[in-house]
Amino acid sequence: ADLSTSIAGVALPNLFFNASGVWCQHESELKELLDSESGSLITKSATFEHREGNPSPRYVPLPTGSINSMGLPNEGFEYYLNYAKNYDYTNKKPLFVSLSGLSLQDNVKMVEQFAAADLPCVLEINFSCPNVPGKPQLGYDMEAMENALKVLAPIVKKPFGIKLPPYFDIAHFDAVAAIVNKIDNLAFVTCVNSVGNGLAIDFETETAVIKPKDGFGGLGGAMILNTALANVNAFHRRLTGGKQVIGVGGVTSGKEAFLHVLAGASAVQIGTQLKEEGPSFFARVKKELEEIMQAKGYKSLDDFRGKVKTL
Ligand SMILES: O=C(O)c1[nH]c(=O)[nH]c(=O)c1Cl
Repeated sequence: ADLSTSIAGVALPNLFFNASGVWCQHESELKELLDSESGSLITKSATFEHREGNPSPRYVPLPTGSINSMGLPNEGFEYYLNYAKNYDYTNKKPLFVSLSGLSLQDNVKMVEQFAAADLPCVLEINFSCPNVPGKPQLGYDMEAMENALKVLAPIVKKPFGIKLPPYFDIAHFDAVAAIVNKIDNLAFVTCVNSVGNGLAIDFETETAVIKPKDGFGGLGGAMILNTALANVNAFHRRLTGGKQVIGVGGVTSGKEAFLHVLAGASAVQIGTQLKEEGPSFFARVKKELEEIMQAKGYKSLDDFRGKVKTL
């Protein structure tokens, strides 16, 4: 079975890569992704300055997924720009870079420097970090999101994508898709970021399990699969002009990856399961998806992408 795909016109040998934020803050982690069976890799969302992030414990695995309030810890924009400048673009895995400015001005500064470097990597601008105290996420402010896109898209020039939070209302799917469809070089949306501001409490200790924000943090993993599938399919149904959806949320095996493609995903990112199982997960999930496609008689992802049936 052929697991290859392309995003924003860039070829990926297979549809899998990490979700920004997981296994990608330092170049040592990125090297492990490069050496894994992933089809690509994306860097931790960068802010203009280096950030320590929130106090630990700030990520905790749960029986049905995970909760995190990392607080955007990252090495700072320059580190990732240099990584992208030194990346070996002749190797088969394309590089994605994630930016998450704390202000529109910061996003403009970072995108300007990226555009000036004119590198073959693909930008994914994060509109959905739920964990910076005092910073409501852009993805839930439609006017601010449209304004940001109108400012940033012309600076990026090349095809790029945005990381969106999960939406839970049909009117929001309609509103966000209408905004996205207006931006010509907005080539893909990545759905979904963590389900914001959940709360995990330990029964024995009667205590929240993460330290930041009174224990409030983004939910990931198996528990968000059905929300992720809905967002992937909602945008797959609504986007025009060949715009694509990257699916992320709840992929713990080939089966959920298959469902994400069936819902409309052109590529699939892995967060919680990568964090828990490590980069060897990519070899497992590839094999499992190949076996599923074999069993169902599908030869390529195009054979079933977006073909979820309804009753
Ligand atoms: O707290 C984080 O660093 C974080 N955590 C998430 O679950 N999603 C994000 O986009 C970010 Cl930026």
